[in-house]
Amino acid sequence: MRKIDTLIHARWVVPVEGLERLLENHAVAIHHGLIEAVLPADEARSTFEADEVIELGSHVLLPGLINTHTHAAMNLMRGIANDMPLMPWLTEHIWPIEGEFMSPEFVADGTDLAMAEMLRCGTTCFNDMYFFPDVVAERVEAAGMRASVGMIVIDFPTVWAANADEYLEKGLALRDAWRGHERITTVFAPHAPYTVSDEPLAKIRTYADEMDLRVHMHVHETTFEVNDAEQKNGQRPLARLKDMGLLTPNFLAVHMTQLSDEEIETCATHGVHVLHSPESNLKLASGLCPAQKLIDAGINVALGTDGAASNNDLDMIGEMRTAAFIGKVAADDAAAVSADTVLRMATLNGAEALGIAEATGSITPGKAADLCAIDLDAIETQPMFDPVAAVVYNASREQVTDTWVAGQRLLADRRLTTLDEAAIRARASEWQTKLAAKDKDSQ
Ligand SMILES: CSC[C@H]1O[C@@H](n2cnc3c(O)ncnc32)[C@H](O)[C@@H]1O
Ligand SMILES: [Zn+2]
Repeated sequence: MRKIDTLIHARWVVPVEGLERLLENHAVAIHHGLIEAVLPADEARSTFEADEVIELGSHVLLPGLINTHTHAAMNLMRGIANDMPLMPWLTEHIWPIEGEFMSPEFVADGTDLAMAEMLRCGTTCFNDMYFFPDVVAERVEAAGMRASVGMIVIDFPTVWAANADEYLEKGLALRDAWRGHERITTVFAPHAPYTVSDEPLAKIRTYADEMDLRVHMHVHETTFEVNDAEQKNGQRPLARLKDMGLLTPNFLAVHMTQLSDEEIETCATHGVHVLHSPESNLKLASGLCPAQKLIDAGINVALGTDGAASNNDLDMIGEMRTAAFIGKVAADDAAAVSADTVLRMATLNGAEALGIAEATGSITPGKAADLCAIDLDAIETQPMFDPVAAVVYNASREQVTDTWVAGQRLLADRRLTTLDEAAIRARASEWQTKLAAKDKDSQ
């Protein structure tokens, strides 16, 4: 008998990568945070002696979900400005609030709230773009989650940095501080083509090439963005980014709702990853990202929620369903963006986009034990013919019972083990009072 830390028995296991699409009555063996083996339940019992044995008799075990685009601390602005398009939403509501309230405390409390919500829907890893990324990294470290933290750059001064050089300097210091961390990586995060000028973008390109780092950016989010750029610069934003040499396999383009066939081809040729955020695109009426067309062109498409101020949740299970439904309409084809495709977008494709697929994204021996368990015994998922279809088309995040990151059980039978739910709720309520006094529309 081999001694291991944990043995999880599940009615179904969906590894996402490998030969088997669906395994029934299997177990996942975990030792030192890594997946040691995935094997039939009986064989597992006779092979391993585990310190902890968990029986999930009516659950499906999936790789942890990867939210590839969010602004975690914006959870504190959930619901503050609704029913308006991107630019008025940003310039008349969100940026004024950020201008007044942004602080390390805001980011710490907002990130904790976001991580609590994410763990409760099976998310194990997120790609963040927000102020005080040093605080984000510290909160992630304390909570035990996995994250890719953005070295943000934007042309205007904020409480985080006064100018582009300071944003870059602070970003690079963050990278140095967290380099080699098992769960935390850093990526460049220039906000958008309309807020970052050529000079800092050229520096980012040089650094990203030299250090082989990802570049995470909102691109072609709305028709306004594209038309405005054409009018002001005589060029569409993607063409400018291409000319600047930014379109490489390190480039992560979020939104991408306005794309010509030629632009899709360019992205495919240059190995660009697309981070699809369908619910934010719908709520702000930004447009539809042609997900199936991108996939057919060979582009890696991953999934993200965007921040809770434009979604208004961080529910990756709901996001999968929306991505599947909207993907079918966009392609005018019910077979487009299938349940299996969308689950891959929410797991392995996310890991590939973030450059961490060697460590996570599928239930594969040797990878970290980043997992989530969903109980399919509920009325809402009965009868149950296919666990993958059930998760995508009719399960809800309330059915997520357990979430593990690197073998640590961060959600145990719906109880958060590293985050204090009551304290998080109390802090959110305090911020609500402060923010409501500023934003008249929210009262
Ligand atoms: C520089 S920190 C990130 C910055 O992005 C803003 N933001 C949030 N959601 C969106 C979106 O969908 N498009 C563009 N910008 C967005 C956020 O408020 C921060 O200021
Ligand atoms: Zn965003």
